[in-house]
Order: sequence, then C-alpha cells, then structure tokens
Amino acid sequence: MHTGRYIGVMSGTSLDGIDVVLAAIDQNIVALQASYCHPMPLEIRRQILSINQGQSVTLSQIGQLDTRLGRLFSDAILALMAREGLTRRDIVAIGCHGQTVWHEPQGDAPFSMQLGDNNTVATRTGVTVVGDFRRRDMALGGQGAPLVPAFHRALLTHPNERRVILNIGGIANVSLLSPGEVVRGFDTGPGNILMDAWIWHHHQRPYDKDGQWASSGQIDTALLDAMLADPWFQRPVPKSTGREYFNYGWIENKLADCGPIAAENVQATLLALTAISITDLIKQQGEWDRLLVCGGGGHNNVLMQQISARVPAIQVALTDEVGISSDDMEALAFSWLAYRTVSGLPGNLPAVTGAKDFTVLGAIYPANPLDGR
Ligand SMILES: Nc1ncnc2c1ncn2[C@@H]1O[C@H](COP(=O)(O)OP(=O)(O)OP(=O)(O)O)[C@@H](O)[C@H]1O
Ligand SMILES: CC(=O)N[C@H]1[C@@H]2OC[C@@H](O2)[C@@H](O)[C@@H]1O[C@H](C)C(=O)O
Repeated sequence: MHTGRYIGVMSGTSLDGIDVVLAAIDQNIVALQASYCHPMPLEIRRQILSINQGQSVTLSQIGQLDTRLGRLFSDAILALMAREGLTRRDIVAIGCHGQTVWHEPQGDAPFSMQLGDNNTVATRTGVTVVGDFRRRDMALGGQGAPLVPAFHRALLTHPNERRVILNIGGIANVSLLSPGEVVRGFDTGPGNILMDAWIWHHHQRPYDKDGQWASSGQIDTALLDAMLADPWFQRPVPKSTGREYFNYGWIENKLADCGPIAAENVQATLLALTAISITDLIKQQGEWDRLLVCGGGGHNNVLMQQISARVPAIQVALTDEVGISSDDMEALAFSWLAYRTVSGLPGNLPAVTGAKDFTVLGAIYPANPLDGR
C-alpha cells in the first residue's frame, strides 16, 4: 500500500471553484489536513458552459481549454502546497478528476469527457498525477459515475445504522449503505444546477443564497408535474446525468407547456423538484435511519427543510456530524481514489455503476525524476 499524503482535486458541475484537499491516507483512514477553493475564472467558466450545453465548438477550442484547465488545476494545487509549506516530495500522488464537459453514458458509443491536461499538472507540480477516472469503468459497461459511493462505503458504513449519503452538488447523487448489504448508488437528477441557472438568468447571481428567492415564491403544481414527468426520473438505476441534460434549456422546454409563471414561483418549483426527486428515489429504495448530506446544497436551509419534511422518519444531518467535511467530500474521494490506483486496488463499485467487474481506475502520469534536478 502506498500510504502517505495525497492531494485531491475536484471541479464539479456547478463550476463554482476548484476544490483542493490534502489528506493523509492509510487504507481506509483518510485524515483531512488542509483544504482550499481556487477561483474559476469567468472566461474559462463560459467556455466550459458553451461546450456543456451543446453549442458548437472547434477541436482547437477543446484542445486549448484542456491545456488552460491543466494550468488552472496546477495553480490550484501549487497554491495549496505553498500555503502548507509542502514540496513535491511530501506528496505521493494527486487525484485530479478534471472538468466534465460531456457525460453520455447511454447509447451505442458511451463516453465521459473530462478536460484538464494531466501531463501539464504532473509537469508543473512535479508530483505523480492520477486522472481519467471514469472511462475504465465505462469500458466495462458501467456508467462511469457516480464513483464516490466506494469512498462512502469505505469511510461511512455503520455496523447497525442504515445510512443514505446524499451529495447535493450541481447534480445530486446518493450512496445507500445498509449493514450487510451490497452498496448501491446513483444520480437522482438535478441538485442545484437548475436553481443556479434560473437565478443567473433573472438576477445574474450564481446561486440562490439559503433558498431566499425560492421561499418568496409558490410551487406551481402544473410545472412541477411536467418536470417530474420527464422520462429521466423514471429510468431504472444504474443511472447518471449532467449539465448536458439538465440545463436552462430544459427549464424553458418544461415552461413552454405551462404558460407564463412568475419567476420566483419557477424558482420555488425548481427547489421542490430537487427535494422531491431526491426523496422519492430514496424512499423507493428501502428503509433508512439516517440521511447524511454533503455538497453545496447542504447550505441551502430551505432545501434542507423540504428534504427533512419529506422523510420524517429519517434523521437528517450534514456529514460533518460524522467527521467528514461536507464541503470537501468529493475532493477527498479523489485523493482516496488516487491512493487506490497507485496501490493497484480497484476503485469502482459494479453494483453502483453497472460495470461488469471491479477495476483499478484511471491513468497514472508519473512524476518525472528529471524534474527539479
Ligand atoms: N448558502 C447557500 N445557499 C444556497 N445554495 C448554496 C449555498 N452554498 C452553496 N450552494 C449551492 O451549492 C453549489 C455548489 O455545490 P458543490 O460545490 O457541491 O457543487 P459541485 O461539486 O460543483 O457539483 P457536483 O457534485 O454535481 O459535481 C452552488 O452552485 C450553490 O448552488
Ligand atoms: C460525469 C460526472 O462528472 N458526474 C458527476 C456529477 O456530479 C455529481 C454527480 O454528477 C456524480 O455522478 C459525479 O460526480 C461525483 C464526484 C461522483 O462520481 O461520485
């Protein structure tokens, strides 16, 4: 086992910043030592959004964005290393998820594309990088997502408590941890992504702080029903999704059949959609004692209240209560997945992704021994 200090880097579907963590890892003991959120420049965010929402782009634009993101992730990592007084020799490896620009797990030729050139990251940091985590699972017939349930299983399984771990990022996903049972997990659909898109369109604010705007509106039941009737919600698990499906255009399509609705009522309805799509799926999948929430949506009090109200028999709390920072969960997971890969251990869960088998995930970009001579 390659025990030691790892860095995890995650830039998720919300495009709100690059999360970087430093973790000391020994098998399934993962101790968070530092974390940092590096800003996402507006121009890079705009370029990612244009690819992710299906606007036409050239191969040159994709290639340049790959290089720019590789530099940006390096800057984020080097900033954390400087703050913590670390040199490259202090770190075993960096797990760098990359920026998902398209995720298409269905169809004849499924794929998932993350940008952020890992050769650039390895060269600029002088540290071994593990990246491209999703495609090995897809090559085995899996969705390539969600991957974090394996980390939840390793760290958050309880001997006699039936737990759901819920990440509310841009997209929401769950891990279902029942003692003695195989772990399941899947994306439940939109987390914050639609609420963020709607408030950006109307008020140019990146998100609806604490659900304040949503709570000034009323749920529109016709719109809610139209949204919940979307076939994605009825799809069987395993399933995963992204911004290429749930985006501003998706809201406009649903609105087209419902006539004019006040903007704050649409926001209230989008918040309800997130709460209902999450809790309906959780309830369908069995009985649970505790729901532990991570990701930015855990800061949205109105959303948390609606979720709690819909699962009255389940205790709801943030993962911080059981010792894992809810804001750092995903970046921590990628530090641990890097540890698994360099140790030659599998990282996926076939029962979650639908892959034919367990596999070591990702590609290793070794630190160059000639660097820094
Ligand atoms: N105080 C708050 N009130 C409401 N929403 C909030 C608050 N703080 C964060 N958020 C929401 O959380 C989002 C960021 O969440 P997070 O960083 O978990 O997403 P992500 O990791 O990019 O997404 P994913 O998990 O899908 O990859 C913001 O875009 C915002 O919508
Ligand atoms: C393709 C992709 O990047 N998917 C993300 C996204 O964000 C949340 C959800 O959709 C999840 O499936 C996944 O991320 C986490 C880190 C995962 O793989 O578990």
